[in-house]
Amino acid sequence: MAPANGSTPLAQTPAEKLNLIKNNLQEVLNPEIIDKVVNENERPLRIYWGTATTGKPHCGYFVPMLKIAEFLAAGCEVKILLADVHGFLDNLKAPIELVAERVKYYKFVITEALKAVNVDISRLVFVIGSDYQTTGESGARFFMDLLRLSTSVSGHDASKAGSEVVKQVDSPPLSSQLYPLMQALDEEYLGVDAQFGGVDQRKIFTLAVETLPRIGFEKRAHLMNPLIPGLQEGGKMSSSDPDSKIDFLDQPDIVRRKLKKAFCPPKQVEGNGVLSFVEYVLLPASALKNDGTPRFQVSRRDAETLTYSNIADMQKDYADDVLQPQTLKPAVTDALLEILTPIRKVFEENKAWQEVEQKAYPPPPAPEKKKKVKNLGTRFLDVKEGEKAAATNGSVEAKADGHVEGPSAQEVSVGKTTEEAMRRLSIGKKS
Ligand SMILES: N[C@@H](Cc1ccc(O)cc1)C(=O)O
Repeated sequence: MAPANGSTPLAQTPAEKLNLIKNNLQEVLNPEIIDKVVNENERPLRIYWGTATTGKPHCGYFVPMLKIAEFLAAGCEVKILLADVHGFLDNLKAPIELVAERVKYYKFVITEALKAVNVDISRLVFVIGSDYQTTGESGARFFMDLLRLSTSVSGHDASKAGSEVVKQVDSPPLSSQLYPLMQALDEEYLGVDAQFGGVDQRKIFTLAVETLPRIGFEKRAHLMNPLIPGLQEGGKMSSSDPDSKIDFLDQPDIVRRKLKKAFCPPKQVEGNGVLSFVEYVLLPASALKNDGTPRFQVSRRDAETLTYSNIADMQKDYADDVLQPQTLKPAVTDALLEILTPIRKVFEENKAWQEVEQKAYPPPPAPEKKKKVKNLGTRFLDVKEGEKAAATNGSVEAKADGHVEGPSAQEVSVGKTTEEAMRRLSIGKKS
């Protein structure tokens, strides 16, 4: 296969390009849209991948990034949407006051992570959602289109579409229904042929396919990568469980510790997050380095080094206990650290990025000393209940809700219930 680093001359045949575009995906909806553009060979295929700028991106993001590398190598035009508005539409996962800093953080970290896996980013375009969704003439058109779309989609269908992406709460804010509609409209406004995302986006993707034509827009193709298991037993890599994911900026000793603790039972290939990480990240990343040939090596103390060029051989050896967790884990750790070390180095040398990190993810304040609550009498019982909720929401609820990040200073002090969210939204509007 051609080197997938985007620097290859684009002399591939349409068949080769299509192969690369569809490689390692779980599902493609309306592939004929992609086939037509690539086979006609008159212009590049246009694809975008969107990410809501909420919690800190972690190493699970390498999965879409390596696919993006392949799209670029296949000559596609790729846009990365930093979906800032979506970041707060989803239950204020990104508080409105912090979202601009988070966009900057995402741009820094995604750029460096792509460079660390040898992706040529010169043909990659970053777009910030609010730049066209809420600003200027385009923002006015977007708003009208959103209203038009809202007349042709039921609230029920919009909620269902978002159910695997948007945080599910008892009394969901209206924003959770706007979220999928705006994601559908993004396809039109970004002028793409296809949207790429994880399979968790599937219901939003099918909503877009069904509803855009209702307001006179073309339906798009959709490319979906699988979600890889996290490092802990069961479940996907999630930002809410700090041990299930590795931050791009984790120190080497933390990376080592997390991998040591990772769920990786001998002979079990299914649901094995460590093996999946090799399949979807380390093998494709090695291919970008070695002229398109994937290679993963596992050194063993008392036997010769194992060298793999595909996941099937590795899975077989693992199932047969030839490749064992105690030799696999250190090999994965080394390969991952090789990728992460340059990212960390850039961070450590880049003052602007460090400042953005502090502003985007302010550390939680030191725990406050308990204040005596004045007894206001039973008449004020409700008020006191409210206070209690506000005091605990930042830490307790943030964990229980499967939320993406640890509480920021703001989140801790203002709380995160939906009611609270509503109140803050209306404050946001006035200012
Ligand atoms: N839904 C995506 C984010 C996204 C937002 C808007 C889009 O147009 C595309 C993607 C996520 O879960 O992160």
